[in-house]
Amino acid sequence: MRITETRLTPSRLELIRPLRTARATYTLREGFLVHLVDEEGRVGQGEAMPLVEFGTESLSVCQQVLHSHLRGLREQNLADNLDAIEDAFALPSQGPGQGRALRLRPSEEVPHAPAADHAVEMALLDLLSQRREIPLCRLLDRAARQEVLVNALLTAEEPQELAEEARKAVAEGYKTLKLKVAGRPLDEDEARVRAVRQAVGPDVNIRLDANGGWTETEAVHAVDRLGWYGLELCEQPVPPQELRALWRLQRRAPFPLAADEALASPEAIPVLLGLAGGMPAARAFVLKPMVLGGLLPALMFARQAASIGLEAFVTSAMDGVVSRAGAAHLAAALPSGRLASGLGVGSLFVREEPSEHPFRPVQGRIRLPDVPGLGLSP
Ligand SMILES: O=C(O)CCC(=O)c1ccccc1C(=O)O
Ligand SMILES: [Mg+2]
Repeated sequence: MRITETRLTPSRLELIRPLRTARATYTLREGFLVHLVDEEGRVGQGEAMPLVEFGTESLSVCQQVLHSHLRGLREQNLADNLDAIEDAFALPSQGPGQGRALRLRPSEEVPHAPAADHAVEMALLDLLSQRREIPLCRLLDRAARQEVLVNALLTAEEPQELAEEARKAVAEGYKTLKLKVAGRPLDEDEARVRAVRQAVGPDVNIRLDANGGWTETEAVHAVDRLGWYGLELCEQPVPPQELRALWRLQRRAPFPLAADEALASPEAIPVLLGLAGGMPAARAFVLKPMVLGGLLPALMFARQAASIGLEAFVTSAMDGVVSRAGAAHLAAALPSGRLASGLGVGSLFVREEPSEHPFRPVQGRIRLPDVPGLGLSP
C-alpha cells in the first residue's frame, strides 16, 4: 500500500463526572485522531490518547512523534502484510528491515511513544484489513470471535449510589461489574463491595481495580476481607514495581490478580510471565493497547501468556471510540474471550463521537461489525 495523504486532528473527551482511581482523577481525556489515505482513496483510522500515569508519552511528545511518523509514511510503499506493519515500529537496533522495509524509528532520537505508535499502527491495520476485505479482528486471528463480553465500570463513591448503578448495569445486561477500590479506608471499600454484591446477587462477576493503591500489608487485609464477597479478580492491588509483593499476594488470594500498570515497564514483562527464572507474578493480565504501543504487541503478549496458562483481557485507557473499536477487534482475536473487556466507558463521556456506532455495548456485549477494516466510518 502507498500512503498518499495523512491527517492529524486533536480530540478531546470530557467525562460526565470525575472518575476517581487510587492514582488519579480523570475529568478530561485528550489526544489525536489519525487518518491515513491509501492510493485507492481508502481511509484508515487510529487514535492516540496518552495516559501518562501508565508510562506513555506526554501529549506534546505524542504530537511530535505522530508528526514524525506521518512524515515517514507519506508517499511511502509498505508491503501489504502484518510483518511490514510490525517492522515499521521496530527500534533501529532491532530485527530485520534494514534493507527496503519502511521504518518509522530511523534513529534512537524518536522517543518511546506507545500512544503515537498505537494510533499509526491501528490506521495501518484498518487499511490493510480493508484492502483484504476482512474485519480487522480476522486479520489479527483467522478464528476471531464475533462478539466480545464487556464489563460495566461503576463510578459512584457511596455504597447506596453504587448499588443503584450496579442494578442498572445488570438490568442493561452486563454480567461483569468493575469498581475502583483503594485510596480510602478499607472499611469504606468493604461497605462499597458489600453493597454491590447485595444489590446484584451471587451470579454477577465483581471485578476490583486498586490501581496500585495498596501497600502489601493493606493488600493482604483487603484480599482477606473483600474476598469474602466473591470476586472475579482484582487489577493491580500493589504498586506496579513491586512484582514480588504481587507474587506473594497471588499465592494468598483465592481469586486471580491481574497485572495492569505493571505492564507499562518493558523490563517487568519477563518477570510477570515467569520467564526470568521465577514463577509468574499474576494469573491474569490487563492489555491496554495504548500503553503497549498497539494491537500487535498486545496480541503477542496475550499469546505468550496463554502458552503458559495465563489469561489476558483488554481494556481501553478511557479513550475515544476509534481506540475502543480497535481494542474490541483485539479482544475478539485473543486466545481466550472468557474475561470481559473494559470497553464500556463510552457512556461516561459528555458527548460521544460519532453519536451512532457499532461499538456501544448491547446486553453487555459488543458484536464486531462484519465489514472490512475497523468498521467505523470516518
Ligand atoms: O476497565 C474498564 O472498564 C475501564 C478502564 C479503566 O478502568 C481504566 C481507565 C483509565 C485508566 C486506567 C484504567 C484501569 O484499568 O486501570
Ligand atoms: Mg486497571
